[in-house]
Amino acid sequence: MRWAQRPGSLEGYGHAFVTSEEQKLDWNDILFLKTLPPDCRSYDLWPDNPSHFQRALETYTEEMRELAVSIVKYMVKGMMMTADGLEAADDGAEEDHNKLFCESLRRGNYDVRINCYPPCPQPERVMGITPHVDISAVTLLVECGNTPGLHVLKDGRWVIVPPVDGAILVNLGAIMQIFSNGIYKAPDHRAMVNKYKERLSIVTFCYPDPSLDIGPSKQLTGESARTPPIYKTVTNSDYFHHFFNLKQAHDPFLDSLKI
Ligand SMILES: O=C(O)CCC(=O)C(=O)O
Ligand SMILES: [Fe+2]
Repeated sequence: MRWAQRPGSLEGYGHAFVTSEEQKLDWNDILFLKTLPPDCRSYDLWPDNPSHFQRALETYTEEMRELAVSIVKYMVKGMMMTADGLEAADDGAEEDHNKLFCESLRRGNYDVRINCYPPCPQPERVMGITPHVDISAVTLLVECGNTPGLHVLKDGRWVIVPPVDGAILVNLGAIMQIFSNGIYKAPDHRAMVNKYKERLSIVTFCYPDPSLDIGPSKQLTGESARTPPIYKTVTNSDYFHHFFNLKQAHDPFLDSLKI
């Protein structure tokens, strides 16, 4: 197929994280495309049928970017309010790392993953997506239709997240957990499949610009703040290198970035 993933790349139509012929695959067909900044697009992998798909996806991610930036701005405010009790440095002594973070999200990388979970005759024997933590800063998820499938791990139990018509679900990724020095949590989540109904979700992963190092906010943890950083600061490429060298996108990843 023209839009199929090519060897060594996650982009295009196919399956996520196929590493061996023996592995059990998730019950999920995906179309994964890099959408922002525009120069990272591989248009040869973007379907041109229907004819307005490409234009629609461009507009869609631009609007998702606006949303992500405004949500993160409020989250950063909330984080500083929570941190006040923790004696954050908001006296200008530290560079305005929070502002840098939000600006960098505006110039950041946005990937769209369209998940199609076909009906499965034995849904209890498969996973739509195996449990994982997103490695983005935030993830914006749109569910098409009212078939439930998303589960979030809460207090050690899987909780169904019921679809809400017209809603955009905001999920936090590991970068937000690291940047907030653990104030915000990136939840484990998974997708289950249905015996009779197909399910479709459109997921936008939002990342800061790769020039920004990934680490806790300096306003929370810098010299004039009293809260020590609990995560290391690493370059963007080390962050991804680290992730792709793990077996699974799960808790050990965040733990391994702890100081
Ligand atoms: O389809 C869903 O509800 C979850 C999708 C998801 O977690 C992902 O694509 O990372
Ligand atoms: Fe996810």
